[in-house]
Amino acid sequence: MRVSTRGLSHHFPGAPALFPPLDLDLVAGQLVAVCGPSGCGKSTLLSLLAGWVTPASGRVERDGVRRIGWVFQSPHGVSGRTAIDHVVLPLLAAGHRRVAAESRALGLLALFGLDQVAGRPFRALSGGEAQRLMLARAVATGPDLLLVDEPTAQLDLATARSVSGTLVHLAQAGSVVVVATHDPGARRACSHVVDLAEQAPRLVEQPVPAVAGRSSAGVEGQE
Ligand SMILES: Nc1ncnc2c1ncn2[C@@H]1O[C@H](COP(=O)(O)OP(=O)(O)OP(=O)(O)O)[C@@H](O)[C@H]1O
Repeated sequence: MRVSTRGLSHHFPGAPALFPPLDLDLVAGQLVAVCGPSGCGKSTLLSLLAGWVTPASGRVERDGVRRIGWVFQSPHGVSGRTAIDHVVLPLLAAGHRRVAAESRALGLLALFGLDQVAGRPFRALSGGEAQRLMLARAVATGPDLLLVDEPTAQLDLATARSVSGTLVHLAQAGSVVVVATHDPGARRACSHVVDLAEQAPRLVEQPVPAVAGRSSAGVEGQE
């Protein structure tokens, strides 16, 4: 599985190009941080990779990508639905039986430290809980390409480390994971970095430190 860009750039009407043309080759197993100052186009690049925005110039090729997962910067859920419902529903929609879906959903909630709030309605979750729930939901159906906007912005240090660890495991299990982030800790956990503030941004490999994450159970072995 591979996501490639050639000469990819974008501008909104009447505005200059957000970043110089990008030639990127992202392959399964990579956890990629997209960095740069506010407004440089990190979220827009995620939308281009997903195919939600048509590029003003260049192209994106997704080879072997069947499922795309997305986690927005601000969590969006259904106010009256419980946390576990948010994970079970996409599993049911993907064809899982209810018992299997509930069991997998519980495993994922535990993975993200949400087992204690499984039965709580979305409106009663804290910002950090809601953000982690969105990750659990996005991971549930085993996306080949997972795009995550600021996954650690609302989290304390220990939880942010744990979430980064889970993203590492997800990439290692065979997904391409791309994270837009300002957080130096989240950036350090990534295997590669694209810094949009550079004159000629490119994919740079970096040494990956050991990350204290929760068990990868529930992330590996996706169908
Ligand atoms: N639909 C749109 N129409 C016009 N301008 C837009 C649109 N979406 C984003 N922009 C502008 O494009 C620029 C890049 O936005 P983007 O959200 O990609 O930046 P970012 O690097 O993710 O920012 P942040 O770190 O603050 O989240 C910003 O100036 C933003 O106002």
